[in-house]
Amino acid sequence: MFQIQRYEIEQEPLQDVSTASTERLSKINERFQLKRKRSIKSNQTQQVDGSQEGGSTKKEISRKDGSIQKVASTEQISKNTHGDLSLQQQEKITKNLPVLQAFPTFDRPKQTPQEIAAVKSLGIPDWLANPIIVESDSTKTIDHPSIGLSERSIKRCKALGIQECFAVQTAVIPLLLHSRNLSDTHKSPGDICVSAPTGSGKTLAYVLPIIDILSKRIVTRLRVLVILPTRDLVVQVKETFDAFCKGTSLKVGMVTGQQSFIQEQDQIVGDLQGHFIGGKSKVDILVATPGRLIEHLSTTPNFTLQHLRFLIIDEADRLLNQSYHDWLSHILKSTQLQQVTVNPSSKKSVEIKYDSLGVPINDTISALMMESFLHVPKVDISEPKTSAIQKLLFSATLTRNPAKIASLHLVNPRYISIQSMDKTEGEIKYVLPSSLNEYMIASTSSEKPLVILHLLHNLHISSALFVAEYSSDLSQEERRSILNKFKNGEIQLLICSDLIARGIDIDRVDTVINYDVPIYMKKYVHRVGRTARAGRKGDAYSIVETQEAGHLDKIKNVYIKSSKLDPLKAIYKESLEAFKEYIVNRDAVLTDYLLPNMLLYLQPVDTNHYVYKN
Ligand SMILES: Nc1ncnc2c1ncn2[C@@H]1O[C@H](COP(=O)(O)OP(=O)(O)OP(=O)(O)O)[C@@H](O)[C@H]1O
Repeated sequence: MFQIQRYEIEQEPLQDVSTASTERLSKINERFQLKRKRSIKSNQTQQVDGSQEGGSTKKEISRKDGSIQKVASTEQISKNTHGDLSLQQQEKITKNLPVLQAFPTFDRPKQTPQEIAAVKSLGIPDWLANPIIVESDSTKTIDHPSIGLSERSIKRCKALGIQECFAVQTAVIPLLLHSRNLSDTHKSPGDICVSAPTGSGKTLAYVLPIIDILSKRIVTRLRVLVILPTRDLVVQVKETFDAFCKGTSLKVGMVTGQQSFIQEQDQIVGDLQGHFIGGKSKVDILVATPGRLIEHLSTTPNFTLQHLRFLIIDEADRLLNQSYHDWLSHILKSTQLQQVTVNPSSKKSVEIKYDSLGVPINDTISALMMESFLHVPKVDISEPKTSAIQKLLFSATLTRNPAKIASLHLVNPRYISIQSMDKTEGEIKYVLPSSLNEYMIASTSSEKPLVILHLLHNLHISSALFVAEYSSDLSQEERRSILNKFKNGEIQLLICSDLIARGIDIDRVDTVINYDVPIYMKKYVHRVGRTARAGRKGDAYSIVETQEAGHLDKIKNVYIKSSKLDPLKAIYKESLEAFKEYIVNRDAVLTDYLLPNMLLYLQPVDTNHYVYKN
């Protein structure tokens, strides 16, 4: 299932590269490595849960996407001569390799029974320790009766080319559809945590059932809140809702800070002047980043979460690492119903109406109003007031940190894992898409740019994400335009940071290149998960300086003759000279911009390229 393929370049000194340039480059690289090591150290200090989480929250928030380069279709040199080696040749290569250690460990460290017991005593609940395992090949046709989607949704799916439900959808859609109707304002059917590989279809697993459940509503109220860590993801999920809501009267909004605050207020609430006891909403579904949502909760008149039925936390592990204004507890607090004092004489009776299936349709009134203002059957008010909300958590790499899980105040939770847990207790594996091929290229740091150049010439890449651990500042608008250009093929190579490497769904990405391998496996999973989505094929290349010896037995060696690199050395030399000039002229700290700029100079002269940066 998981295989890393070694893509090795014969070690040979680059004698024709100017010594001065090489020295300069080495120094920059040293600084970059030093910075990286410091970052590893600080991450390790901050890591508390043993979940291989990478990157401190502060660090990730402050980053924006990296530079972008457009590479016009370069003259494609014929595909390189990958080929299996004889056992003897492989052994020879293996022996000559240095002892390496840069690739992240795929498995979490094995725990002894004592360690497992100790972790359990810290509070990992049974439901989290024992997930409901669903095989990744458990697919069903979209109109299968056990899925239970409405005729309208089935038609819409088919119109959009969706014929069958992926495993995560097969598991989650019926759970949501069969356990919920909108009128039930007092009982949660139980919260659901879902862990499924990247690109496995988690978004539709909640979008489809929620649209079916909500389409019975009469009055527009904010009933669904989807929280995502970045603006780009908010836009993506909003677009998915819009596409599948077609044919219903449901309204979807988003708040991200992309528009002015007033514009957002107008779109989600409208009436800011009057005071409405049950709040006001122009949308049924709101997709939001946590920061902007908190701002609206604090300042937008009549904006309320009192009517909320579903709280969806997508990319949950990353969001739970963000502590911006204590967003989670703020949201949970806002969903609680506060008893209001109402003059009993003003109470009036309400006629409960039912739809054709016998489901009460008085869902338009919040539980607060039902209890306080109208003559409705008495309910158990001693129940926790947040229980009417069903929380749904989704991630490819769900946290097992007891403290973070506890902060969600989950009610009767279930944990669905799409083949992500080894049967052996305490040994958890992240699952990568089965259609993903992984390659590893051993290289010294000074030769990395040369390796990249070689890859660009030889891989016939039509769309590649080039992920490196640094960033550049781009405005949201620039980012959006770049992403769109990448989506429609105007840009073939996107150099980016980890910000984009999460959740973004671009179906045409056929290759991901890790310039540096991330320190933590979790990050690696999300990065390479930008390709091989929805069952399509994809390749991930990681350039490593060193490689753990213990990994070698799993790695398929691929050998490239050094003569394949020779034609590139002249360009490399030229590039280094040009780059040297660039460094001198800029007189800047360039570690963050090193790679994009190097690539700019590494392009053959006749190519069309753009570098987007400040
Ligand atoms: N049943 C299906 N049939 C065909 N395509 C599907 C189906 N479900 C989802 N897809 C497509 O698969 C792609 C990946 O889906 P999605 O973005 O939901 O993945 P994900 O599991 O959320 O990944 P990540 O963890 O990386 O965010 C999307 O382009 C989506 O339209």
